[in-house]
Amino acid sequence: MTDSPEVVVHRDTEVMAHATAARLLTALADAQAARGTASVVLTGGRNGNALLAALAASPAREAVDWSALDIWWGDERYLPDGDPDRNATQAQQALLGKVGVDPARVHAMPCSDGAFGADVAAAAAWYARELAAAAGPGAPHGAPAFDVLLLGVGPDTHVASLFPGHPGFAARDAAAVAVTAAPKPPPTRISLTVPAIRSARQVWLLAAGEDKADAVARAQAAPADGEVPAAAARGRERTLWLLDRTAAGTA
Ligand SMILES: O=C(O)[C@H](O)[C@@H](O)[C@H](O)[C@H](O)COP(=O)(O)O
Repeated sequence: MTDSPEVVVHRDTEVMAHATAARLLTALADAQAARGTASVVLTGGRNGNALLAALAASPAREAVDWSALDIWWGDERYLPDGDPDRNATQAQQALLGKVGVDPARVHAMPCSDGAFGADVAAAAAWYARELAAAAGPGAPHGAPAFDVLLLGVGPDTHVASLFPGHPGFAARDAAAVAVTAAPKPPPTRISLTVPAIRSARQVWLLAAGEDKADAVARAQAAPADGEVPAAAARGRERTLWLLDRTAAGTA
């Protein structure tokens, strides 16, 4: 576990999206060169989607063997399959439908009209089992050592669907948890837990805009085990904050 998160500040959100895309392509290509395969955890939200669009537009996108990449999500809005507000739908449109992914390696979180219906707890438990199967026996908390785990950051310091003071943030027993009555709509969600996030080799936190400056400052000042979700998001090898000037408070 790294103790000192690193911070990179970009001039604006467009530069941030393209620079992060270049950084991610390199990290995944390096992982594939070392291990033959790679894994990434995607995030929803404005910055997550801007990154996916920048990946799709990058002339270097084929540096990654998309068929040898496992794709997971940090959280999902528990909505019907294909709903435009699902993070998986947005990722499909922005990137996954444009590159040669292996559908068997695209690990979308369940939808509300799928096998589990309204039972979001059962849906989250299924995702936790998928993660544990990928992690293999003996992995702490049943979570894989993801190569790169991406997180947006909310103005309240939430990451994935882990909100401050909300029960999901305290969940430690499994890699995924059901979230109900979330303060950000829609209220029903599935999220990776803090231990699952911390099982990643690298955690990259993306934040842009003036409305994030306070959250970024609070998260960077809080202890890693505090009641501030973004501060608890640490990678085993690297924790990287990717900001624009306004979120960094340097504009
Ligand atoms: O469901 C969601 O929207 C995300 O999973 C959430 O965690 C998001 O990443 C942050 O709220 C930041 O979102 P923005 O980048 O849009 O501010």
